[in-house]
Amino acid sequence: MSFHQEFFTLNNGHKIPAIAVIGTGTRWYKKEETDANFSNALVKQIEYALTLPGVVHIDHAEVYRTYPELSEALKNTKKPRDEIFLTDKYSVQQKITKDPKEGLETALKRTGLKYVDLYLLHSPFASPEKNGFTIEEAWKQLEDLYKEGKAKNIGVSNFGVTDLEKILKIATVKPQVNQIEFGAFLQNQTPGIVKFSQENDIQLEAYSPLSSLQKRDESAEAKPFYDYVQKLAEKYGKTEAQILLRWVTKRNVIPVTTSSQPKRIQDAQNLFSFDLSQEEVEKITKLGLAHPALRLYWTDVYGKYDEEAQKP
Ligand SMILES: NC(=O)C1=CN([C@@H]2O[C@H](COP(=O)(O)OP(=O)(O)OC[C@H]3O[C@@H](n4cnc5c(N)ncnc54)[C@H](OP(=O)(O)O)[C@@H]3O)[C@@H](O)[C@H]2O)C=CC1
Repeated sequence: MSFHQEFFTLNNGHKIPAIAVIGTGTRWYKKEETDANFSNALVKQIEYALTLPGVVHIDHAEVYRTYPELSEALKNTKKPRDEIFLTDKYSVQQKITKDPKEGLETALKRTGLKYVDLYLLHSPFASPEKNGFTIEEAWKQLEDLYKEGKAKNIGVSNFGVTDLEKILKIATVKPQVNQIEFGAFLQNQTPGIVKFSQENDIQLEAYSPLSSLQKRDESAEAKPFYDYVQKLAEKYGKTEAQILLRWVTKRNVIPVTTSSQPKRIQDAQNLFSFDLSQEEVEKITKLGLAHPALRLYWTDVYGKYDEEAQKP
């Protein structure tokens, strides 16, 4: 079978695979790391992803407590380092390591890698009282890690417009990426964030791109959306998940997905074997926007934006 992969170009000229096929958060997330909760299933799933053709994009974070599994899979793979794109995130919200520098040093030590491909501040919620640093100081540490070559690209996650403005004011290296929750039923995590990030050449990544399938809405109001996705799935001989992930990429956003099923990981890596027309993309956007916001993460801080989240 012929294999075709797509990449986006970041604002520093570097290429990034246009989909991350295995995130180690959500279904694999652990509250604490112990020998007893080591997940062989996760190791197998990462190892499987690493047998797929092309550059395999893995999404990791220190707060997921999955370094043991990630390290084991990286140790066992035959995939060359330059065909692995690894993202890691510093947990601002919950202190695990002292600061981003210590966070990344720990990540490199635990994985045995010399660099990560992308290092993100997991959230904007830093304060001197809680963290011992401001979000601007945290960003300066990421810039140092970038200049040292320990992170090939740097960025943020769950940042709203005002958070990004703070960083842009002091940055000598602009964030390359903002990873936010984004899907047909949540098209703006915070007001105006998609437009702002795209206008400022900050690549968006979408986590929970399949929330509409994870929490399928059986109501009559939602039927036109699901019927249309199903119709496109039949037209292209693809799964509904592939249609929705491809839609995300057509919005110039990188979907970050995961699965416990090898076939679904393979389907995600093979996403670029078909294309959606502009008209189809716009119709999914429109039908998705007609649905009330479906927000899975950071609801305590961002739930107040639910109404604005479903504005184009
Ligand atoms: N920066 C942040 O704050 C956050 C980052 N993330 C990152 O994003 C990654 C992905 O997030 P996640 O919400 O899991 O992404 P998705 O929306 O892609 O959901 C993946 C889940 O959907 C299920 N699924 C796949 N296809 C279907 C289908 N056709 N019908 C029903 N269910 C389906 C899978 O289940 P199955 O296993 O059965 O295939 C899997 O558990 C995380 O692992 C993490 O790395 C996530 C949350 C927050």
